[in-house]
Amino acid sequence: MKKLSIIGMPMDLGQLRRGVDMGPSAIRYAEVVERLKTLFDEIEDLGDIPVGRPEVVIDRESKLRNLELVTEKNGKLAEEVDKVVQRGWFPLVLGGDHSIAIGTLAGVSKHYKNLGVIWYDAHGDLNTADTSPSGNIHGMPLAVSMGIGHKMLTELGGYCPKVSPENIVIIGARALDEGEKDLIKEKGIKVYTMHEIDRMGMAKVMEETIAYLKNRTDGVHLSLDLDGLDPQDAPGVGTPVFGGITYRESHLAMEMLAEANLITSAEFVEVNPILDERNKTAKVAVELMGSLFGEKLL
Ligand SMILES: NC(=[NH2+])NCCC[C@H](N)C(=O)O
Ligand SMILES: [Mn+2]
Ligand SMILES: [Mn+2]
Repeated sequence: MKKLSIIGMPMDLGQLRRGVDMGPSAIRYAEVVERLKTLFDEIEDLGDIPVGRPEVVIDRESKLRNLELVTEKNGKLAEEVDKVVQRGWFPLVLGGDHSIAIGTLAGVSKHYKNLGVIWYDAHGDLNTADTSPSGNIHGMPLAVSMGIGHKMLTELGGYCPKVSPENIVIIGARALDEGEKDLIKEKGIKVYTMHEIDRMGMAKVMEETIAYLKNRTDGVHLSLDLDGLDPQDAPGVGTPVFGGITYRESHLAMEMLAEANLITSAEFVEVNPILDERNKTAKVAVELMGSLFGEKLL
C-alpha cells in the first residue's frame, strides 16, 4: 500500500523575505493533491502546522534570528512527521523556508538507523552562527542536522545528530560561503556542484548518487530547495542564484529517483509566491513531485 501524507509548513522565520509562508497554499493551488492522487493508493492532506505572524526576535547571545520560534515550530513539525512515518505513510512536507528541514529530519531520522539525505539546492545550508553572513536559520539546516550549530536546534526531538556527513549528497551547489566550504572539506561531504552537473550530465550524477546512497543507507530524505533550479525555471524563491539546474535536468533527477525507489520522505521548500510569476514555481514543484512519485508519459 502506497500512502502519501501532505503536511504544510508555512514558515518564514528562517529568513527575511516575506511571502515564503504562502508556499504551501501556492503548491495546493497548483493542484498537488489532484496531481499525485493516481500515484498512491491513499492520499491525505493534513493541512498546515500553525506558525502565525510573530515579531522578529534576534537571540541576544547567538545573534540568530527567531531562534526560539524556529525551534518551537519545528518541534511541532517533527511531531507530525514522526506520527506520519509511524503510521507507515510517506511524509511530503511543503515549505516554507528551508529551516523547516530541521523539523522534518527530526521527525524522520529516528525511524532509520542510517538515514541518507539528498540536498538539492544552490546553497549548502551548512552555516553556523559563527559562519553565517546573514543570521538566517534557513542557511543552517544541513549543518544543524549533522549536529553542528545551536544546541536548541541540534537537539530538537531529543536526539542528535540526525544524519552523518557520509550519508549526505548535495546537488546543484553554486553559492557557498567560506565556512561552508571548510565544513564540506573537513567532513568529506559529497557535493555535485554545477560544474560536475555540466561536465558529467545529470544522468551520471544521479546514477552515482543513487549507487552511493543505496549501499550505505536504509532510507533517504529528499530536501528539494526550489532555488536549486535556475531562476528562469523557478523564479519564485527568496535567494535566487543564476546558472542553476534546468527544468529538464530536474525532471530527469526525479524520474531516476522514482525508478531507484530510494526516497522515503521529501520536502519541497522556499517557494515564495510573492516573488513568483503566475505561480510558476509552485507548478514546477508539483510537476517534479509527479516525476518523483513515478508519473510516466507512457
Ligand atoms: N535555504 C536557502 N535558500 N538558503 C540560503 C542561504 C544563503 C546564505 N548562505 C546564508 O546563509 O544566509
Ligand atoms: Mn537554496
Ligand atoms: Mn536551501
